[in-house]
Amino acid sequence: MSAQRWRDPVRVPDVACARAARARQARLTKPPGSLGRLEEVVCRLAALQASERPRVDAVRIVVFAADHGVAAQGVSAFPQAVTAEMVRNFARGGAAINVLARSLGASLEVVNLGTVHETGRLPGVIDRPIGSGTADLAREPAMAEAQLLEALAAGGEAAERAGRAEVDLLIGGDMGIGNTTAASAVASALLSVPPRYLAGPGTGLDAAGVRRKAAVIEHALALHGSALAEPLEVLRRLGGFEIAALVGLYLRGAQLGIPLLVDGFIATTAALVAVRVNASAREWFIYAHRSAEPGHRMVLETLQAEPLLSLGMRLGEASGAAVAVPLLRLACALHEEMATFEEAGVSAGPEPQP
Ligand SMILES: O=C(O)c1ccc[n+]([C@@H]2O[C@H](COP(=O)([O-])O)[C@@H](O)[C@H]2O)c1
Ligand SMILES: Cc1cc2nc[nH]c2cc1C
Repeated sequence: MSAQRWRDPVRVPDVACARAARARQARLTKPPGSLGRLEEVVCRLAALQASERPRVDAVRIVVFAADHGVAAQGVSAFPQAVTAEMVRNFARGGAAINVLARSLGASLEVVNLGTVHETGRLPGVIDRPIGSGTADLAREPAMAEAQLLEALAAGGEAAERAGRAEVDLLIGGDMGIGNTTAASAVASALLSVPPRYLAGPGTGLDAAGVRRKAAVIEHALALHGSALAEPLEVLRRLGGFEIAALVGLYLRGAQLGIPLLVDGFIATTAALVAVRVNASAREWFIYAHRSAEPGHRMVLETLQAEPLLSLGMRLGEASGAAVAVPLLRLACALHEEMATFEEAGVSAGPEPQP
């Protein structure tokens, strides 16, 4: 498999800008550290944007949609037709991510990588067909090698479009009935953790449904066995087109030096694959939220990631990341606009302790 380009070095964040941003934070009229994670995240953005005064004005959201053969195993609370129906909903502007993108003034791209049910040509949807959904990962590899490379490339192309648009922040999202099964299988293989610790309700399975889903993944892991030794092979056998596209988006985004805000369980599993393929990519990820999907906790822990928000969201579509954008904007506004001790004539430095 010719995957070398994904291992090419990523851009090196600018530590001097992070240092300058930290020094500015220390001069702002507040006790040092009192803005907590907001200080930390703005200093990271400073390094990633190579600017002492980072901003989150131009935001690009890309939602990758695709179907999953494993849906045939009854692993979702919803029918497979919903993937194509939601692509139509995205095109009409009625999905959660449409509302969030409009509210944020963010540009939204929807990339359809292949659904079982036809959508026809839809305005505002980029058709990048790789197949009519993946094969059933519980019976055979989800993707052929060529399909994996195409899906990675589709994500890379989206990062390149974002780079040309000079966005300040790039967000990837997913839509695909059955994709929590695929993501749980990928995470299970990469973490060497039994599926019962990672599989969750997804769109709303009950406890018996979650047990069946874990058993399907268990069966898949046994079937693919020792072939699951390498991260891109894990992705090919157990992943999905949209998960692979997210991996491509993240790796190309990191190579181009675009700050990446990571969404929920599926997106974070893609980030984990990206880090296993190219370790330095991790520097480009900011984690937006902790999904209610139970497997997310373990994937975040493995990445030593502490997300900004925990709102019990489990929608996908990049929605959790979109909700975190105002927080990043506020962090940048505080950094930019607060007066320094010197400017405001406020006494700096702690009182000597008795
Ligand atoms: O992002 C998450 O954390 C998340 C958690 C649960 C479900 N989802 C979304 O729900 C769909 C997959 O759920 P399921 O039950 O069909 O595997 C897919 O479209 C995901 O975007 C997303
Ligand atoms: C309605 C619906 C919307 C979604 N958006 C992302 N995943 C989804 C799953 C369902 C079922």
